[in-house]
Amino acid sequence: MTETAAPDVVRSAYAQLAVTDLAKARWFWVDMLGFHVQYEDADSLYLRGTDELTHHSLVLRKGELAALDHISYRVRTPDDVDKAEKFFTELGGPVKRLKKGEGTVGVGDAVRVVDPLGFPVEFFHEIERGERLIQRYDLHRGAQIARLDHFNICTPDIPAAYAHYRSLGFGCSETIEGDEHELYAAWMYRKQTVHDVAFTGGAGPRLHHLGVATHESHQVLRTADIFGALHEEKHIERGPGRHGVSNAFYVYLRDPDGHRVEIYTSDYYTGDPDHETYRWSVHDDRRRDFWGNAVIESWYKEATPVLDLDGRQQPVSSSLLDESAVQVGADGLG
Ligand SMILES: O=S(=O)(O)c1ccc(O)c(O)c1
Ligand SMILES: [Ca+2]
Ligand SMILES: [Fe+2]
Repeated sequence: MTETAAPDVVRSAYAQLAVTDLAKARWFWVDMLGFHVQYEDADSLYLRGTDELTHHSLVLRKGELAALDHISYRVRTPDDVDKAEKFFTELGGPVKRLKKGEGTVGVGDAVRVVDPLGFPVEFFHEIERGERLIQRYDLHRGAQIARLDHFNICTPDIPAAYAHYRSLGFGCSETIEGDEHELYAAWMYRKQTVHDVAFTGGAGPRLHHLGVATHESHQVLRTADIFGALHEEKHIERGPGRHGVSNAFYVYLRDPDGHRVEIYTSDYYTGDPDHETYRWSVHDDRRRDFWGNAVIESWYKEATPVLDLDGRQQPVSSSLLDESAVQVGADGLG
């Protein structure tokens, strides 16, 4: 625990992914999913959903290795960037302050760290605005993505991940627990919905998926139909379906580099100060798919490597608990 007060995190704000083929990535994320291009140059694309008023929620940049460059949280005030710098300096990991213009296009003063879980994370306040697209229905295309909703990260030690994000003031909306209350997964939030970040047990640090929100479940179904219609169904990994945890309607897709994205809609409000955590048993077949449909093994096992602040791939350590090994019908494994 640090003595310094935690920065006041508002929400999960954007992810920067390295992609090996920018044109193929553009086809997937812009043409198929309908992300709006806020800015692009020869090496990168800055994208946002139709509800997002800030410059971007996803940056795709050309890279040798398909990897997570960093995830990024918006903090409430410029002072919170200073607080984040002090908070993570006290934790002892790498910390890099970036002046406006030194980091991501559109973002002002920021701090990037490698957190105790091994993830590259940025905290910023200042970001440029974009045109209000909420009612530019003429520009709503493909999956009609509204906004980034959450990061899901693979980490071997879920209790450690839970403790770290609690120290950053995140609430916990739901968990998956064993018979002795061992923690298999947790969903944690700062904005008043189910999660800004969630943890999947597994070798880590790795990025499991980005969760992006649409307004309606028919847009989730339409996304699957569009990929099917174009004979691109190989990009559909899991679902459509109804989650137990979060109650959201979902489909998981893999982009041309294998980065996983979840199209997600209709979770619930968590904003009251005494909001209670809803706890699922790892033996409940409905927890991951409310209708008991099996979770394909790749969903548990495959994830995106992450980079350190110098762009080198972070080594991973294996998981302490393996949910997919639990004899649970819904997983259809074992
Ligand atoms: O599969 S789960 O119901 O546990 C689930 C719930 C919410 C999510 O965002 C998710 O990716 C997975
Ligand atoms: Ca498939
Ligand atoms: Fe998710």
